[in-house]
Amino acid sequence: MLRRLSHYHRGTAAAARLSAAFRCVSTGSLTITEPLNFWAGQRKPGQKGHKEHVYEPATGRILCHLEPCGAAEVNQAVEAAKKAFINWSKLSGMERGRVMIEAAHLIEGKREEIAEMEVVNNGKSITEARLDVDSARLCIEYYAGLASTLAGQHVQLPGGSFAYTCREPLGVCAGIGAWNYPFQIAAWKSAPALACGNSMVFKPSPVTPVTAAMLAEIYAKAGAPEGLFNVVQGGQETGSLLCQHPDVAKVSFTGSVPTGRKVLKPVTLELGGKSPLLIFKDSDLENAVKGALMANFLSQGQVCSNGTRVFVQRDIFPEFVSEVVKRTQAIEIGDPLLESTRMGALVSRSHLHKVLGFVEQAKKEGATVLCGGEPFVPSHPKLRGGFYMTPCVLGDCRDEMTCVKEEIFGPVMSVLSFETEEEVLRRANDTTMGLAAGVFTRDVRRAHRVVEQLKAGSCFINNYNITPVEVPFGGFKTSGIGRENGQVTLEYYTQLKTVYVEMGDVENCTLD
Ligand SMILES: NC(=O)c1ccc[n+]([C@@H]2O[C@H](COP(=O)([O-])OP(=O)(O)OC[C@H]3O[C@@H](n4cnc5c(N)ncnc54)[C@H](O)[C@@H]3O)[C@@H](O)[C@H]2O)c1
Ligand SMILES: O=CCc1c[nH]cn1
Repeated sequence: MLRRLSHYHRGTAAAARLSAAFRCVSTGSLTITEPLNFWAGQRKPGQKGHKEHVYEPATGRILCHLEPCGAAEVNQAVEAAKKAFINWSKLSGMERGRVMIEAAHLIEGKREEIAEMEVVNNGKSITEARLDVDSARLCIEYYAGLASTLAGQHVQLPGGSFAYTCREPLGVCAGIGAWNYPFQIAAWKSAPALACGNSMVFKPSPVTPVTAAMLAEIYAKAGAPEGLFNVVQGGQETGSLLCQHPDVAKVSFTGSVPTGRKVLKPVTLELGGKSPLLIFKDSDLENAVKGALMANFLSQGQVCSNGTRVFVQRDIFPEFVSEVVKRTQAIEIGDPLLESTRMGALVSRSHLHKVLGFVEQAKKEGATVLCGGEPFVPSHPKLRGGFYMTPCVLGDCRDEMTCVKEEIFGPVMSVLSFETEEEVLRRANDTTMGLAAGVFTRDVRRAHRVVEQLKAGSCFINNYNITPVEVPFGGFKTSGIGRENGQVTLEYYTQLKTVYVEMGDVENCTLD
């Protein structure tokens, strides 16, 4: 059965039929021609005469063209969001929640279509892309439920007077996304913002512009007022115009530490990391190995919270490393739209070269490549131009090496051995970043003792890289400001108003 994809052209109907029974697209067959900007309820062109290539990472071919937004277009999107805010912010939480629940239902119905678009534009495997779409839907459902729970405090004062506080929306919020979870990031930012009564202008990464526009259409179809969720496409210039716009009240940014530093305003910053994973000798080895793979190779290693510094206690180091290397070598790399694929393509050619450059640098600094770290060319001719590499495990690493210090943002794990708990904690915390950390041990007291001392915003005990939307996610130190997900995020999209209510007469101390 082939479902209709209104805005997308398949290469040939036959090509699509060749793919899995429920598959709408096959790798290398899709061209997108619809505009990718969206405001005031419609897809819109960007600046006249400006076009940038957008690639399909699995094949290296051009998937579509992006028309970046300049000042005029950013203004129009912000104006649309300002209009939408007027009525949306006056709705009750229940009313807002209803629209959001409808959006979540629509996402459920389009799960496969959205996941396929994510694969075609990002290169990650279809298996992971489906989970990203589920996370987006769950996040919207979660905040739809919380919308009606927004409340303040009642403070009793002498003489029957009282004060109360209430949470008020901020206005037009800007969302800026990275390319590693394009649809999910758009949902993680818009869901709490809209639940609190704000409107949003979202700018995805120019590398992965496709699915944010789909989310905009979904919100519109769910009954959101025109202009509630808008998408402006472009890179640094567009992002900067949006963040600097005088009518934007708050920016929530996901991206790298250097870019995050340039964004000023009340912000939520979700930035990069170089997170440690500590494996003690009393760990369940099977789970620890699986955890290390989860911590390094999901989304081709392009996950901000990855535990790329894997510290293993010396007694189990050889056994652990040999098992990790064996399992890493068994990871199925290839066409991300195939069910059997576990590792797809990296997001772009330049990023692939950057990641391979880190492997070369590691070798120069004395690390040993235990497996992977090479460009990979799949056997199917259509995938030969794609951006693939073999997942890499680096041994003989030292704490001062570039591969251990810097975020690589690709499938490269560094393994390091340690002797004592005290030593590994010192080394784990010896970084300017602090997004996540993990510990594997069977000793529950050790687990909590270690986690208490780890300087990281999200800590995992006996698992890694799971992100339920009900719990907050975000970093310490340079890895960020604020949190995404969980109840606390409502505070980042509202401001607290205090109202003093006098129930008696005014006692005027300026008169006698
Ligand atoms: N902490 C998290 O939750 C999280 C999640 C995903 C990715 N990341 C991080 O994101 C990085 C990878 O993503 P990337 O390469 O897209 O990051 P990036 O910083 O290059 O770009 C992120 C976004 O910022 C925009 N941008 C660039 N300059 C700007 C400016 N001056 N003003 C406003 N916006 C601007 C980009 O166009 C893009 O949309 C990694 O460091 C990764 O760890 C963090
Ligand atoms: O890449 C970092 C973790 C994440 C997943 N979705 C959004 N952020």
